Amino acid sequence: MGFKMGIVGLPNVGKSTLFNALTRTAAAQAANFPFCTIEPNVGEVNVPDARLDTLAEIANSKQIIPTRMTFVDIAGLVKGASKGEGLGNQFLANIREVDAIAHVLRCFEDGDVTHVEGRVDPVADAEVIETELMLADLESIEKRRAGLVRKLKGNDKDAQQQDRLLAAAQEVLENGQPARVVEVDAEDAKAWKMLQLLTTKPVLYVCNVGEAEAATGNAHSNAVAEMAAAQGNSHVIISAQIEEEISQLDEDEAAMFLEEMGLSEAGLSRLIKAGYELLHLETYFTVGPKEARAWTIRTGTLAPQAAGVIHGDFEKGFIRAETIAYDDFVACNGEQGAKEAGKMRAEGKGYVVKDGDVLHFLFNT
Ligand SMILES: Nc1ncnc2c1ncn2[C@@H]1O[C@H](COP(=O)(O)OP(=O)(O)OP(=O)(O)O)[C@@H](O)[C@H]1O
Ligand SMILES: [Mg+2]
Repeated sequence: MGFKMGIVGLPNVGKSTLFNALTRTAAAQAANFPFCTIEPNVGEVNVPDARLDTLAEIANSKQIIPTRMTFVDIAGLVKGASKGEGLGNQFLANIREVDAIAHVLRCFEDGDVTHVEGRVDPVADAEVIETELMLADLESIEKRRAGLVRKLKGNDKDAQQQDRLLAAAQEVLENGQPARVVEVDAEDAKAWKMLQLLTTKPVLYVCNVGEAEAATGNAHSNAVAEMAAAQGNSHVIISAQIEEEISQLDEDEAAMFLEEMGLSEAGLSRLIKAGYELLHLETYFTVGPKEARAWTIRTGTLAPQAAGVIHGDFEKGFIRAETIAYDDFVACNGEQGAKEAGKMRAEGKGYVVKDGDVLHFLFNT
């Protein structure tokens, strides 16, 4: 499946520092000058989920395999990017390919780190980026609508649908609003998504605060929180620099460090979980003596399609899913206990898988 979050923001706000911390690699160079990231860097991260460890312990599983999510470190965007300024359009194309945007905002004061606009104002920064994305959308809409003219004359149904959706997006964008405010019917949902408009991607604001403010936030992150709430978007508070330091420690050291900083959980875990929620993703589990494993599905996925995440044959030959809710699995101390307590259900093709379900698929090949 591979759900992708793009890390987006102005130059030098801490995107690569965050990406490095996330992927624990030095693949993305972090350095104190604008535009040090030229190619987008792609990294896979484990999605932290304490339930998986609990299941593995109960079932005595030899191996624990978390589910994963992809992050892409995208080069800094500047004012005028939609017109080719800075590193320009190429990076807008990178954003087109992601499922959601983690928008990093500089909320730390540090005279040694250059800010491209010469001041720390995350709300204004967010507007600069959003404006560029809106301009880029407008431009691509105009091009696409011009390209549809001939097909429209030929009464092509798909072209009519596309043009109608593009026109709706154009209208809100021309009024200075992102395309995500357009309300789309269920029957248009697929075509709408295929348009890949930048301002329809869900946004998570990442407030990158100074080391001392990681637990509390600061005035800048408060301002972002207010803006995000007004937009119906979410935000997380993180110090990318601390996260990078933590990512180099072993597990025990990291736990001690977090406690000293007054943090209950690494910021990265919070970020990954928030991204997972933003994408409307859920987790189901397969559990046995060999391995306990987490799998990602979209909210509302039916059992056969959930099986298809493991293997196409599971979906094609799907018969039923033996299902135990996570809480029942734990309360009954495993599969055998759940069976005896009558907590294992046989679910068919129409079953909507629930977050935390422990599943065992039966299928024909
Ligand atoms: N929370 C923080 N507090 C202080 N300094 C930070 C923090 N986060 C990042 N920095 C510093 O800011 C500088 C820029 O970071 P980084 O290279 O990650 O930015 P970037 O957004 O990837 O830039 P570019 O768009 O040029 O690729 C680095 O020197 C980094 O150490
Ligand atoms: Mg960078």
